[in-house]
Amino acid sequence: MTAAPPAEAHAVEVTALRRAWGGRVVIDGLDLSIRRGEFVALLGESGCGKTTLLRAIAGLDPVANGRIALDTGARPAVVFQEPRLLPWASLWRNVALGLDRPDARARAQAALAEVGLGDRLDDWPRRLSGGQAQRVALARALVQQPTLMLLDEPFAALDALTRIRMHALVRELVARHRPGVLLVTHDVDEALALADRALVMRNGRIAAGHAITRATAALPPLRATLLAELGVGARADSSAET
Ligand SMILES: Nc1ncnc2c1ncn2[C@@H]1O[C@H](COP(=O)(O)OP(=O)(O)OP(=O)(O)O)[C@@H](O)[C@H]1O
Repeated sequence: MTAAPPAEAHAVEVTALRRAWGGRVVIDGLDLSIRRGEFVALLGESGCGKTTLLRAIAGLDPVANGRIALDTGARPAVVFQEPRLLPWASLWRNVALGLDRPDARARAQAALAEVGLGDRLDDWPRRLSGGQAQRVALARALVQQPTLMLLDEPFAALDALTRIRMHALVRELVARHRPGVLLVTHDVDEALALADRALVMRNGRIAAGHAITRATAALPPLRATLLAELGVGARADSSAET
């Protein structure tokens, strides 16, 4: 697909973003930037505003305050927890949705091949396993050749083995196409397995950020730090006493 862009290009820059629901401020002056080719995981306790942020960047909700600058102006590709496939459309048509061009089928086939479903073009969503359906959702995102991919807990509903396979696939796809990635996840280990940087969201902002190296010795202390920042370390300690 597209050639790798210069490493310094920003996939998205979010500046002073603010978002309230019914008078309750959920995002409060948040700044965030993601470079192309950079994989960023966003952690934070339930209800802290991760999905609200992702939907704002995706352009799914209007933004009244702050600025969201996408490098090409193109809409990011989004993958949700559920695959959201159209049941009445074949797999290739699901993937090609929104591609208004004569080679749509060929492009959908190439994207399906990349997720290991190149021989299932004319098959139907109802005949897929959960993992396969999520692969189609990934193909639907890839076919847009996005410079930014937004992943909202895309592996949370999968069994552990399928999740590990999907991790390997996503790492491979991101390494090949080098979009910027924002992954919302509850799973610290998933963040450590996939991302270059882990961010913790709290009180409507990015409260902490950590670069992730794959050096084996660095991962356990970073895992402990992230759990403590998420307030889980303290709870785990106190429950261990009971
Ligand atoms: N459409 C909506 N209308 C009103 N309030 C909303 C709406 N969407 C989200 N909220 C509120 O905004 C806050 C943040 O929600 P959000 O879904 O962004 O959190 P989250 O960090 O993604 O949570 P989780 O990890 O549980 O998915 C919550 O208090 C939620 O109730």
